[in-house]
Formats: sequence, C-alpha cells, structure tokens
Amino acid sequence: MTHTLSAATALESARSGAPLDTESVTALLTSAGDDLVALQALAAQLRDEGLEAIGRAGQVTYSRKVFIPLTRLCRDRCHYCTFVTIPGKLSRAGQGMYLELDEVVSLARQGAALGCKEALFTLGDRPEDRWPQAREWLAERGFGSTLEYVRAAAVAVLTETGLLPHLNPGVMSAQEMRELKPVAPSMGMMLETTSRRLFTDKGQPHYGSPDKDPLVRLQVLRDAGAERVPFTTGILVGIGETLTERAESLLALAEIQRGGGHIQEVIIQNFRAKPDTAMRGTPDAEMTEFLAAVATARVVLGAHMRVQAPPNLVSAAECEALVASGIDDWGGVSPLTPDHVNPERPWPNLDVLAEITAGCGFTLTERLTAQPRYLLDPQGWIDPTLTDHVAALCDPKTGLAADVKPTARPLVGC
Ligand SMILES: O=c1nc2n(C[C@H](O)[C@H](O)[C@H](O)CO)c3cc(O)ccc3cc-2c(=O)[nH]1
Ligand SMILES: C[C@H]1O[C@@H](n2cnc3c(N)ncnc32)[C@H](O)[C@@H]1O
Ligand code: MET
Ligand code: SF4
Repeated sequence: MTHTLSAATALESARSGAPLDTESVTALLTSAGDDLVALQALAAQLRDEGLEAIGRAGQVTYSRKVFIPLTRLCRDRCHYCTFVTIPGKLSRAGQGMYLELDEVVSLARQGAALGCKEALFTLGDRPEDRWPQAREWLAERGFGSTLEYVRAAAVAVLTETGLLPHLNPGVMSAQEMRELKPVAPSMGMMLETTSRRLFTDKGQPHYGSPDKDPLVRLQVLRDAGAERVPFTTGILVGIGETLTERAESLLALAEIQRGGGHIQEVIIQNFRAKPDTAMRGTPDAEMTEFLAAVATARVVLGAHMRVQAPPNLVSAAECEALVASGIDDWGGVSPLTPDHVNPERPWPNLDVLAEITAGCGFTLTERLTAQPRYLLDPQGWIDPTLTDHVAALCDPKTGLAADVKPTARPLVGC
C-alpha cells in the first residue's frame, strides 16, 4: 500500500513552519471541507502577516491597465488557447499581422484618459519562426524579430503616453531581457506547470509548443533573476497536471524565488475551457481544487510573496473565496480593453471590484506594474532610463500608484 499523507497532517506540519516536501504539498492540494477551511485560515493569516510587515495591512491591490495584443500569431499550439490565430484568418478579417505602432499608442492614450498606468503587452511567441507573413510584416518596417518590435512599441507607449509597459511575450533569452529591461519596469511569463509529460506526450495540451517545455520555462525564470528583472509568473490550474505535478510546480517557484528574489508576484490562474480550442471538452478547473491550490500557494510561497488571482475568471462569490484563500492582488484589470486571453470573461467594473474587496474586509488599492518593493528600492531592478516615467506615477511613500493620469514624456538614452 502506498503511504499517503492526510491533508490534516500536512497542515499540522505547515503550521509548525517545517519545510514542506512534495508529499506534504500534494496533501495540502487535496484539502476539501473542514480541511480546506483550516488551510484557508492559515493562508489568510500568512497573507495578513506579510501585508502588516510592509505597512499595507488590509490592502488588496490591482493594476489599472490596457491590454495590448501586439500579435496573436504564435509558433506554439497550446490546446487551451483561444488567443492564438493564423495569418489567413487575420487577412480574411481585414486585420494586420501585428498592431501598428499608431494603433498601440491609440489604445494606450485612451487608457491614460481613464487613469490606466500599465500597458500590458501580451502576444504569441516568436511567430516569425513559423509564419513568413509575420517575417515580412516585420521586415517591411525594419524589424528583425517580434521582440525587437515589442521594444519599439514599448518606447512609443512610454514617450507618447507615459504608461508603464509590462511585457508578457512568452519565452525570452537573457540577452533579450537585457535589451527590454530599459523599456519596461516589469515582465512576466507563466511557468504554467513543471509537468514535462504535458509537453512530450501526443494529445497533451503543450504537445507541439516548444516554448512550453518546462525546462525552457524554468531557465527563463532563472535568467530573469540573474538579469534582475521584477518578474511575474504563475501556474495554470486544471490543464491535466496531477496534484503531485501541481505541488512540484509551486515548490519550483519557491526555489526560484530563493535564488533570485525577483518573483514579484505569483499568479494562480484557473483554466477556463474555450469553445474554439482543442480543450473545449475539458471541464473548467474545479473550484474546491482551485481554492486549495491558491491557499497552498500562499503556504508554500510564504507571507512575503504577492499572490494574485484574476477576478474575471470566477464569480463574485468566488472572488470572496479567493481573498479568504490568501490572495493579496487581483492583477491587471482594465476599464477599457477585454482580457484577450479569456475574451468571454469581462472584467468586473472597478467600483464593483472595490465593493467585493470591501465585503472581504479589504481596501482595493491601485499599484503600478512593478510591485512597490522594487520601485522603492530600484537599484539594480529598474533601469535608470525609466526613472522619470516611474516617478511620475508612483507615490514615493508607498511605492503604489499616485492619483494622477500618465502623460507623454521623453525617454532619455533610448
Ligand atoms: O488580462 C490578463 N492579464 C494577464 N497578465 C497581466 C497581469 O494581470 C498584470 O498585468 C501583471 O500583474 C502586471 O501588473 C499576465 C501577466 C504576466 O506577467 C503573465 C501572465 C499573465 C496572464 C494574464 C491573463 O491571462 N490575462
Ligand atoms: C497569458 C496566460 O493565460 C493563460 N491562459 C491561456 N489560455 C487560458 C485558458 N483557456 N484559461 C485560463 N488561462 C489561460 C496561460 O497561463 C498564459 O500563459
Ligand atoms: C497569450 S499567452 C501569453 C504569452 C505567451 N504566448 C505565453 O504563452 O507565455
Ligand atoms: S498560450 Fe501563448 S504560447 Fe500558447 S498558443 Fe497561446 S499565445 Fe501561443
């Protein structure tokens, strides 16, 4: 008979502060009923201690953002993804292969008028490796790669609108991150999962997606630490990973954070099936399991990690359960643009989100793309090129968002 630890026993050792191994984390992930309530209580207590320690007791943060889908072309084929498309479809719809710079600036400018301070660049991975149309589009405008174009678009947003870019373009090399660091205070890439099986085995969600090899993604996360880039990462819950694999993923993120101190927040995102994808028949992540994953992430990552879950992928009542499970951040929320990755899930109105957050006993508080600890002690973390842009939007006492609207501002030395 295999020895399996009970959730209650694992929780006891978590409470005692003992280091958690894969077996105990897996056991925590199975928590349901009274065990889940007890796990949530520990997670919430840790979150509260962490916020108290930085003088931010009672605050749940969000970033007011515009979503800029720079390109939906991609060399990968993730089975859960509705964002990805192909050149033929774009042409038939009369759309370009990429957004033009003036389209990017126009989105950012409309966002600035609504008080948005973040320009979230989310795009497909290296489409030029797969699609000649992407290569041609870039070449016609003098760009050799998508990431070169990302840089130019970030510069345009900074200089013409003052919004701060957060870059989420998938896999980047250390050299690419170094080139992008002067144009973005923060970047991110979801680990998704450490399960290699989901990448190597035919029929699994990451089969045929070279950028979803967990060995490649773990290297990106370590490189981001060496490059001292404030970095957002996380896991996608419910894409076919086992509980043990989910536990291993959380432990891997904790280890990466110990190595680099650069993981500014960890997103725990629930899979939501989309009708036009290969995984349309896979059930959405189950809510009890998802809440256990959020609370376990808090316990594994500790009081001082910022733990984020998006508010648009669950109901209002479930948002309250997320707060009860130890999150302290809703991530980027937009009053203007849809979540192009989950287009069927509109953002809650910001007043409604403030009410939901208040109902949990917390104050909804606006932050910038990079978490306060990096903005308040920018040495090595925030490139000096960005100093004026950050200073214009940042409250110098808290490192959170100031009550201002971004404005055009020259970028010196770029
Ligand atoms: O609207 C979304 N924002 C996503 N964001 C943005 C996030 O909500 C915020 O913009 C960041 O917390 C920075 O403030 C991501 C950022 C990353 O670095 C990595 C992954 C994601 C995933 C999403 C997503 O699926 N949808
Ligand atoms: C931008 C991030 O969005 C997440 N992502 C992609 N597709 C889905 C989906 N169907 N449901 C939930 N999250 C998704 C991935 O984790 C990706 O890295
Ligand atoms: C739309 S998915 C987000 C960006 C990137 N393609 C990734 O999967 O990491
Ligand atoms: S999730 Fe990202 S990498 Fe995967 S297909 Fe979609 S855009 Fe490409």
